[in-house]
Parts: sequence; C-alpha cells; structure tokens
Amino acid sequence: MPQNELMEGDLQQKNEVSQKDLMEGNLHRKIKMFQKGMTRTAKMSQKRLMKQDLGELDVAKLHPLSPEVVSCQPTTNIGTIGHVAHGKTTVVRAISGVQTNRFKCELERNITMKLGYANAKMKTALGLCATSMSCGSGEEDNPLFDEPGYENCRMKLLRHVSFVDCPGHEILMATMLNGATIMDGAFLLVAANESCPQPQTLEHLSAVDILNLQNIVILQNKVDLVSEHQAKNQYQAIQEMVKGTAAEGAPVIPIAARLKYNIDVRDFVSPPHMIVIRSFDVNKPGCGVDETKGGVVGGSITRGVMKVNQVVELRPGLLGKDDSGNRICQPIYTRVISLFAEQNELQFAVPGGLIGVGTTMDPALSRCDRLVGQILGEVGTLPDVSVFLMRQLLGVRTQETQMVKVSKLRKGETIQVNVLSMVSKAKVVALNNGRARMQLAQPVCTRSGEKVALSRCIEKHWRLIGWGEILGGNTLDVRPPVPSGLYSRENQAPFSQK
Ligand SMILES: Nc1nc2c(ncn2[C@@H]2O[C@H](COP(=O)(O)OP(=O)(O)OP(=O)(O)O)[C@@H](O)[C@H]2O)c(=O)[nH]1
Repeated sequence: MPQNELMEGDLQQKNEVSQKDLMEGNLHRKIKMFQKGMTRTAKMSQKRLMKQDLGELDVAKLHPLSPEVVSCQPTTNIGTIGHVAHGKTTVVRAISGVQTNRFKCELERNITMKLGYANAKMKTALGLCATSMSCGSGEEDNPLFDEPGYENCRMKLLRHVSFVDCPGHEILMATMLNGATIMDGAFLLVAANESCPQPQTLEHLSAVDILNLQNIVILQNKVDLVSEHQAKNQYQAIQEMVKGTAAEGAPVIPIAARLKYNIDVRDFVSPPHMIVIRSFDVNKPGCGVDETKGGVVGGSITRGVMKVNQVVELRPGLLGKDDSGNRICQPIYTRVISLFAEQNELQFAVPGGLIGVGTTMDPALSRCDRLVGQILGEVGTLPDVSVFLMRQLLGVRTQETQMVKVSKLRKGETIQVNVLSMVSKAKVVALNNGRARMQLAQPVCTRSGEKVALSRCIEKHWRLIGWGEILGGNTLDVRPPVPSGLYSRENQAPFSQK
C-alpha cells in the first residue's frame, strides 16, 4: 500500500474483543487462560533473576545499576526515530531479537502505528572483551558464555534497556512525541538509499531538540543498497542536516539493519574468523626459490583475534572429486607469518577493517584472487560447507526512478547468490511457501542463519532481487589435515582437480 494512503481510521486497534467472543461467552475463558499463561511465564523467568525483597533492601540506596534493579527491570530507554520506512523497527529487531510490530494492521502494512517496545539485557564476558544482547527482561543475568573453550565462563549483566520504537509516518507524529518524552537517548535512522533530509527525519529531529534529548546516535541504514560514493555523499548531507540541532556532533554509523551488518558488538574472544575478499601471489616473476614468499590473503576479521604464527585453515579450500565422482573439498592448512594493516606490521589483528595475511601456503593457490570467498580461521572451528540454500524474494530497481516488480523465483532458473564474499551461480531446484532449495555451482563455507543476497540476470546485468537466510544445507566431506608435513605443497592437493 502506498504510505500516503494510510488513514487515521486505520489506527484503531485491531485486537479489540470481537462481537462473536462476547456472544459466545468465550471472553471470560480467554482472559483466564491468558492470565494463567502470563503468571506461569513470569514465575519461570523470575527464578533466574535477583530477588527483590523490600524487607531487606533499602530503596533509598538503590541506583539504576543495582543488581536487584537491573536484573528485573530496564533502566534506560533508547528510542528509534526517523522518516517512515528508514529501518527503525528492523534495527530494534536486529539488536534485541524482538519484533516490535505486533498488531495485525501493522504486520499487514509493514508500518509502525503504535509505540513498539523491546527489552534487552547487555552482558559481558571476560572483562569487556565480549558483549552480547539478549532479548527479554526474563533472560538470565549470568548465563554460560556460549563459546568453545570458554564453556565454564559466565557472562555478567551490564545494562538492561528498553527500546522505544516510534512510528515514522507523518500522521503519527503525536504518537512519536509520546515516545520521545520517555527517551534517555535515541537512534536517528537515515536510509542511505533516499535523499537526506526527508520530512519526517527533520520533524523527529526537531521534536527531540525541543525535548532537549542529548544522547543521539545517527544510524545511516540500508548501506547495502548504495555505492560507497553515495554513502559518503549522504554522510555530508547528514552533517549539514544536524548542524545546530541536538544531533550535531553525534556519531554517524553506517549499518545494514536487515543484514545485521555493523550491528554486532566486536567479539575478541571467539576463535578468529576472517572473510577473504582478495588473494595474491606477491612474488615477482623469476624470483629465486629461497626468496619466494607464501600466498597472501586480504579480508576482514569478523570475530576473534588472529596472531602471527598461528596455524589456520582456509575453507572450503581445494575443490575436487573423489574416485566415485562425488564432490569433495580439502581445507588448505597453513601458518600465519605476517599481518598487515596497510604498511603497519601487526603481531595480532582484531575484528573490523581490512587486513593482509601472509602465510606459508603455496603462492600458486592464492594467485589472481583464487581464494576470494573462502573463510580463514583457526583449525577445526570453521563451519560446515553447505550447498543448498533456502531464501525469500524482494525488489529491484532497473532505472534511477522506475521500480520494477520482481517476478517470483522459478523452478529450474539459474540465479546468482552471494554468501559472505563468495559469489556462486545457483539453480533453483524446489520452491515451497516462500522458501527455495538451491543447488550451488560451488560449495561455500557458511552456516545456517547466514544471510545471502540474490541476483537475477536482467537486461544483461546481474541485478539484486532479494535476500534470504540459510535454513539448512548438505555437508560435504572434508578431508582432515595430513598429519606429517602439514604445510608442504605436495600435501595440499591429495585428489584430482576435476
Ligand atoms: N535493503 C535493506 N532494507 C532494509 C534495511 N533495514 C530495513 N529495511 C527494510 O526497509 C523496510 C522498512 O523497515 P522498517 O524497519 O519497518 O522501517 P521503520 O522505520 O520502522 O518504518 P515505520 O516505523 O513504519 O516508519 C522493511 O521492508 C525492511 O525490511 C537494510 O539495512 N537494508
């Protein structure tokens, strides 16, 4: 539905009691069942929280971070403000895991009509090294840290926050203002694929200005839909827009809320995991055997800390077929001998930014971007290799202004999928209820839950037509490392490269 067709009459609650319920006397029974369910859930979750005993506590001594407070109740309100459909609800869901649009009319129209809310607990493990957000106030305060190698380590609760998700539609300004009065801080969402400022962005900004809201973070959302150049230009427009307002000087963070890009907190604790976007043979033609340098890969570490001298593997690695014709892959095992951030030589590299990794691997393996799309990480910690994907379909623009309706995926058609930095052709082999089963032309190293981008060849160009999430896949046999001479050239290709 076009957004300007929204009428005030649409805003009436759709969850009111139906005449049928009243006539059939169902209502009383329904309320009782609801109350029972609520009490049971509350009792179950309460068990894991700090006890609030007014007989023992001195309320005057409590503060927002007192364990008895922060365990049970959120003490900070973070609002989401900005123009309609710039991604406010999506960012709340990406951070907290909670879908704030709950009313039938909201879900049908994909538009926020009432103030949405979501509670989340921010936790830390091992000092400040790793943090996680979990949804719901009933979540345990000190759960076990869910990372291999740290199974006995417990997380510590830091903050308990509520997200107040405001509607962006122009006729819902009064609702937005209600929400703004209770905000301690706000995320101002600006969609990167629209010009800036948009009317409601300005109106919401003025509203928080009037209310003297100090803590604002600007989220430049949907950066997946624009080029780097467009994003940079819009950054300048954002700076112009916020001059003289409460948001002047606020950090501007580029994100893609739907893909959860740049949303996750940096994790320095898990085993290192790097996405390879370039690979090189840095040796000059004719260089002597003694001077030959090992293969180099470039990419970004998404979690963990990579160290010089660490033994790592690249997955899927070498692809081939066994004697019966089954497709198999063999990870490439190698050792990190240098780490670089441009000219800066590092002893260890942390998540974020682009890093060059020098290795002992045969440089022929990394020549001419041969390893693009592979994953580099600690041996034995990388995910399985999947060749089938399940996903759903969205839209595409073919010209600057014209929106073209994307036809549904067709059984048998070949599309292109991007999984992390791997690009592969994929044949749609089955479709069912908005899900698709695809057969990839080449395996990828990934896991369930990973996002994929889908492109279709339109007017001789691969155009983005949607995105999806991996629901499952078939796992290829992965050959284990060769015990002796692990890093020698001969041991890297134990099967024919058919
Ligand atoms: N491509 C892309 N789409 C996004 C992103 N974030 C949100 N969207 C899409 O943008 C549309 C609007 O997102 P919402 O989160 O509902 O926007 P909103 O600002 O909460 O909308 P209102 O509350 O109704 O003003 C949805 O279809 C989202 O899936 C993103 O990072 N990239």
